[in-house]
Formats: sequence, C-alpha cells, structure tokens
Amino acid sequence: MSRPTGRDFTPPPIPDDEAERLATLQALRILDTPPEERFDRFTRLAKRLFGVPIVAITLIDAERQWHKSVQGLELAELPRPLSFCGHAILSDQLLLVPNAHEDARFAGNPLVTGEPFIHFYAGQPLRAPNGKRMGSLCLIDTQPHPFDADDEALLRDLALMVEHELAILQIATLDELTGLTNRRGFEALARHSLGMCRRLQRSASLLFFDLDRFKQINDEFGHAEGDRALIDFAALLRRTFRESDVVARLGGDEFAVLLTNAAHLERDAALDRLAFAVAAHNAQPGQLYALQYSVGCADFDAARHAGAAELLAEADRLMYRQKHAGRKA
Ligand SMILES: Nc1nc2c(ncn2[C@@H]2O[C@H](COP(=O)(O)OP(=O)(O)OP(=O)(O)O)[C@@H](O)[C@H]2O)c(=O)[nH]1
Repeated sequence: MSRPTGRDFTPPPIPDDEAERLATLQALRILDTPPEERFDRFTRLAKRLFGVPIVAITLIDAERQWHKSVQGLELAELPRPLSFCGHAILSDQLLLVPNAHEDARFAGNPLVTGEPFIHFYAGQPLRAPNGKRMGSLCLIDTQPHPFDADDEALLRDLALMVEHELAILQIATLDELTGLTNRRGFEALARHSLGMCRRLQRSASLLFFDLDRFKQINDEFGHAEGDRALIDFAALLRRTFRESDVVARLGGDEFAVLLTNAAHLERDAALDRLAFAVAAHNAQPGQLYALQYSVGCADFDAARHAGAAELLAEADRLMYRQKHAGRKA
C-alpha cells in the first residue's frame, strides 16, 4: 500500500447489524457505570503482559467510544468517528495496525497525529453472548511494537475472559422470572439517569409498586401461581411505560419504574393506563384472583436526593403510606 500523502482518515463504517448491536449493548446496562475491578484486572494484566503504555476495554455506543476500563489514558470516551475500535468491531478477527502512519484509515486521525500519538494498535473484538460485537480489548503503543502469533493468541484468550465477564454482567442485571431489570441493574441505570437529569436539569420521578396481599395468592393457589402473578404484573408494567423508562423488579413483589423528563400529567396518565390495564387483566374470564397494588411516587429533587437510594426510600415510604391508608389503586 502506498503511503498516504494527505492527513486523511476514515471514520469507522456503521456495521450492518447496528440496531441489534446497540440494543444488545443497552441491555448490558454497562455504559457509564463506574470502573470495576473485574474489568480493570484484565487491562492491568494486558499492560504488563504486552508491555504497552495503553490498554482499554472499549464499547462502541451510537456516537462514541466509551471506556469501561482504561490504563495509561485519561480519556473516558471519544467521538466514534475517531475510534480505532469502531473499525475492530467490523469483524470477528483481531484488527492489527502495525503502523498507523502508513494506514490510510488512520494516518490523519487526530489520535495519531496528536495525543496520544498512536503508532501501533491491536484490537480484539468483544462479543456479547448473542454474538454482537460490543467493543474491543485493545493495546496501543506510541512506537513500533512487535506482535507475533503467540501475542495474537494471548490477546484472544484475554478477550474471551472479558467476554465472559460481560456475559455474567448481563445475567447479573436481569430478573430471571420476569425478564425485567433486577435491583442491581436498576441501581446502575438509575444512577446514570439521575446524573443526566441533574446535569441537564431534567425532571425524573420514581414509582414504587408493591403488590397487595400477594402472600395470599401464594398461600391459596401455590407458589407457581404466585410466580405467574409476578410475570403478569411485570408484563402490564412493561406495556404501560415507555421504552425509555426503566422498569425493574426490585425483589419479591416490589417493582419500580423510573420516568425521566416526564411531566406530572404524563406520569399520572401512565398510572391511569396501568390501573385500566390491571382492571382489564383482572376482569378476564377464569381469573382466580385480582392483582392489586399500592404505589408511591417521588419526584427527584437534586437538593434533597443525593442519589437513587434516597429517591427510592422516599417512594417506598409514600407507597407504604398508601398501602396503610387502604387507598388501593
Ligand atoms: N411466588 C413467589 N413468591 C415470592 C417470590 N418472591 C417473594 N415471594 C413471596 O412474596 C411475599 C411477599 O410478602 P409481602 O409483601 O409481605 O406480602 P403481601 O401479602 O403482598 O403483603 P402486603 O404488601 O402488606 O399486602 C412473601 O410471601 C414471599 O414468600 C417469588 O419469586 N415467587
């Protein structure tokens, strides 16, 4: 290949399966979560094993490359058009760039011509359990770096271990019974959403639901029927709220919905829709019992709520007040 004369570079093309890829990435609930030792240990290890100054576990979001773990670089994210890993996710194979200055895709890239002055890049794509490529485990050097078949195999092995952590993460944030996000996933998402609301001065409300006399369903109809009731209620919540709302089962018969940027009117309309849907569900022929619930609504106030835990506690208190007042929805 001839040496590029200009200082051009090629932004990574968008993969054909981009919509499914992004949906898979969102479902991992990992973007914008704090650093975690389980990922950092791989980047630390890779840095030592390969003797490179920079190692990262990157995830390619719609518009940006975000770093779940990074060693040797202060950047938390960078625009997708500049991303080397955006190129790496186009195939299942390792992307090896021995000399970025001589590669037309990268020669004029500001990360090559300026800080951190990338010369050598090796990125092994990271796949989610469904095979979609989320980002990469990548090595960067600012000078030529020898990289042989053994190195390739080692990087592939490390990437497989990172993929395993991603798979565990997915399982760890899912409520198996209902398919909703579980408490862990909810807390991570709520932290992220509330942080955005605080920055952008958007509103957020948290709805805390608890089924009424749920124990009675278990006692009278058996645990399997109790499970059925939880699955039904989860489906009713999912149908009622917007895609962008976070709907979760916190545990037992407790559920939560986090609405962002919704006016009270919108929130109340959604609660009415839910009441209507639950009533229709209960009115179905052959229903052995009625699903009933209490709900508490708390509005996010950055001055009063340090974070998701405080907001959740307030919504929980309000829910109990409703439950004890006997004002069932
Ligand atoms: N079937 C089933 N039951 C569960 C599950 N998780 C928790 N439970 C049961 O859910 C019940 C929850 O208890 P409570 O919330 O105190 O019961 P409740 O009858 O709804 O009480 P009130 O909220 O005061 O009306 C307990 O009996 C738990 O054993 C589950 O995954 N499946």
